[in-house]
Amino acid sequence: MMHGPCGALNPKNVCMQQNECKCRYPQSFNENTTQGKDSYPVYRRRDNGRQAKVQGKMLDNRWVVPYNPYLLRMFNCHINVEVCSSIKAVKYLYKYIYKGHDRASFRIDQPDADGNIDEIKKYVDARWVTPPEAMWRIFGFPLCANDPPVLQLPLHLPNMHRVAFNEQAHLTDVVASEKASKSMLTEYFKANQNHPWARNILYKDFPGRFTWQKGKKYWKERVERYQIGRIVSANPSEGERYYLCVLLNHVAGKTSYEDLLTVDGRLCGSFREAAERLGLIEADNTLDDCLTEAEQWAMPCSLRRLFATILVHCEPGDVRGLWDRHFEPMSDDYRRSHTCRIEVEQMVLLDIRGMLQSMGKDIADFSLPCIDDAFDPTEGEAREVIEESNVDFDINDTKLASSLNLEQRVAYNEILASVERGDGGVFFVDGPGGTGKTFLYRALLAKVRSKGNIAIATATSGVAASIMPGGRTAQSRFKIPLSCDDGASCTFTKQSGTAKLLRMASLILWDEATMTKRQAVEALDNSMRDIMGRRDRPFGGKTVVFGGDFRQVLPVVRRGSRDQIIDATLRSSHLWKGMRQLRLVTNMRAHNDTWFPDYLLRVGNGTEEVDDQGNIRLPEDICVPSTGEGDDLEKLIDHVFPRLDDNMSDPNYMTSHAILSTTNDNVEKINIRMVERFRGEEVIYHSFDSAEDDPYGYYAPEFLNGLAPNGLPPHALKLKLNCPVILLRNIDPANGLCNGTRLVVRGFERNAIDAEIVIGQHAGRRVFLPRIPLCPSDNGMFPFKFKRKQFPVRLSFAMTINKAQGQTIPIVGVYLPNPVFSHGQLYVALSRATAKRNIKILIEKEKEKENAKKQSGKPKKRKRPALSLQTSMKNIVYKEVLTG
Ligand SMILES: Nc1ncnc2c1ncn2[C@@H]1O[C@H](COP(=O)(O)OP(=O)(O)OP(=O)(O)O)[C@@H](O)[C@H]1O
Repeated sequence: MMHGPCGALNPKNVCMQQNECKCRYPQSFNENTTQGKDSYPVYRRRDNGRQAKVQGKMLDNRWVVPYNPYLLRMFNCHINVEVCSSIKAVKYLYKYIYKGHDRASFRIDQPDADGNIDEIKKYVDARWVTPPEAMWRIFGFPLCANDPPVLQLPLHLPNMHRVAFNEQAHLTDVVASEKASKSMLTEYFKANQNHPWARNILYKDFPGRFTWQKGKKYWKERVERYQIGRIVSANPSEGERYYLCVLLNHVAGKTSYEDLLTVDGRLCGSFREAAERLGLIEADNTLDDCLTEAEQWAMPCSLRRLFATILVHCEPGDVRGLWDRHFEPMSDDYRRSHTCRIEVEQMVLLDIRGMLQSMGKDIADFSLPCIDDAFDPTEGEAREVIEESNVDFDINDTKLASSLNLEQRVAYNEILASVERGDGGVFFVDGPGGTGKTFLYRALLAKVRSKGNIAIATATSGVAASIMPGGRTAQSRFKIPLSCDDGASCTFTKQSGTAKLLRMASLILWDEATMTKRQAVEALDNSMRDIMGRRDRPFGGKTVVFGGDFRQVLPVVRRGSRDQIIDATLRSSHLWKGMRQLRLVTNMRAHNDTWFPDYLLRVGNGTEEVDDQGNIRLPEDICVPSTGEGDDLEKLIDHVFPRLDDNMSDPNYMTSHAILSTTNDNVEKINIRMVERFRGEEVIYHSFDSAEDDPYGYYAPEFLNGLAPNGLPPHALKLKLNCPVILLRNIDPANGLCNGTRLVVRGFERNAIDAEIVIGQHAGRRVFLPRIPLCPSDNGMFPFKFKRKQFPVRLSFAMTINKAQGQTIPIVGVYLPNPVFSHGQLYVALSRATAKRNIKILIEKEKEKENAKKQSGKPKKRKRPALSLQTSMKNIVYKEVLTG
């Protein structure tokens, strides 16, 4: 990073203007860095006699361009850096981003003697730099300043690599020479032949374990340092070369091109075919195949549901074709009882219409045969009403009323009295985790429904909704707009089925209302006043029961300040004052252990004593000792999943044990370790990723594959039979498939996953899941529209604390390598367990190595790290939301 040379050393340099360097080189020597007036800092440039030869001239420290070795190593290209410390510099930085196209100094090369300009060289020399964060994601770990630069790995079809030769050499000799036949890629294959241990290393990761011997052209086992490799990128328009790239990015251990082309013992005719057979690229007929595969196992009713799911979520191009090809298996059951084809077709269509309606879609929007009203048994009754009237109530739930505790009974009686009077009432059941709110709701729902009346059960999250009989997410049931501002209304019309259902309802329940933004509740209030024609009464005079616990996680306000989060809570709503508070205080979850519930409450209320660092102390007997090393986590896993081997096929075991952590990264780390421990053959489903608004393919597939946004499944989804997964989208909420539903994998097809719902009222139901296109919920996350086609599930041995809200997890582990970062997180994590003895927490000790480094400036010889018990942890509580 040396400027020039310019000035007297090279008066023709591009920076020269009126005999002066416009960049002011050479700069002057300085002993210290100082802040220049309205400029970047004047950096320290020591006059230490050090010089370097640049373009034949000796340059010293005055010519050094401010640089950052870390960035240079990472991008392997020229990058200027400046310290932005003055206001002007910061302003300039902002202006820079917005001012549009940047300018560059350039020189037009003279053509050579034959008039040629080397365009290829120019193209190769000028390449765009991907933003650092994206590069970081590609590499997955930071580079160090003294790491060697990224090694570009050639990508070529057989016998199509570049060969360098001397101008005087005879071409026939060149071609015949053994050396010319070798490239990094061919020798990678050979290294795999010679070193079986290396066969799990991908081509791109090879430089991490081998060094390329340029002269003799072979890969030699690496003895020191680490190097990053990057396969030269290929665009889908390049055909076979692109598919070769896809294969090399996903398949390790191949010993030749032929081996790479062999899938399941069969030699494929092209790299495309091999990639397709391995499920690495999307085939043209995946949706057809998905249905055909499911047809082997699924009942006709499940097939119809899968068909409806595909229509709603998978953007099929040829709906009518799909219908025609799969009508027979979808209608098997009806064909057995009815002989008239038209009648059978109508029955299937009506069934699918119902499913589509409950997923919020109209069958008329799809090119399917028309429905003849003569066959419609519902006589035009709204689907929502039929569905809700058909919700079965569990007879056992009617008995719950007799075992309510005192506080629950008071709440139960007051709410039922309001339902019976029919004159409305708005309640808030306020109870810390485990005080039996859900228990109370079940009793209420059973009571109202057993009398033939409609009770609508909703919750903010899908998981909490799936625990209640007939539960739906509030968002889908009330058609609340996704982004809801002050004064908003729900999106249903006065004449809609939803409006009719709400008018008919005797009781409306909304659990976890503390997790929703107040605007959503206000939108429901607005719409209810409207459809009931009673603007003066809250919720149009209906009995509405909200429930929740403000000690738990509050609504998510992206990048919101504390005040903004508080303002978004229900407590800040104008409706809050009119809500009758019903308090539950006795912890029924941990009723065998009285110390623990009291401790939990102190944590939740923020009244537990803190030390001088502001941390609270966790009970020693629930903390797992830590060494700061990787096997700490293994110990936590052993505590939480004892005798895993004997219980792998038991869904109860799978749902009653889980590890919680704060971030998706931590959760992913645990899930990967768990699936490795799990017995059975691993199946990997790769996603098909695209940047929707990128027609020129600027974003390389391997870059897109490396992205891991929140709420999206990973690119490589590793699963084993019987392992637990969690659904990431509301696929079919009315039938228990909502964001957060827990399932166990029961079978694999190439284009469908056979799974069983294991929690909530639909437990035991088998479902077929297709791959669906998914986009990150936060639109502003990337500067392009990212789309990932993948099965909408993630492993759920571990999950984030937020996802676990509302669930009882009998045996729970909490992994806290970093402190909690939002209100209520620690409280939610601790309060999932049924008793103190059923919870284990691992707070990781700071790594010994890093501490040593910090103290002495260089790493010390590694000693065996000592075990220690970490028991203090940050606890974030916004007290104003508990008392305000
Ligand atoms: N009156 C009761 N008699 C017996 N068991 C009860 C009673 N009330 C609640 N329980 C049990 O206590 C546990 C916790 O109850 P529940 O899940 O309803 O609490 P919650 O307040 O909804 O908790 P969270 O807010 O964490 O979701 C459950 O196992 C439930 O069956």
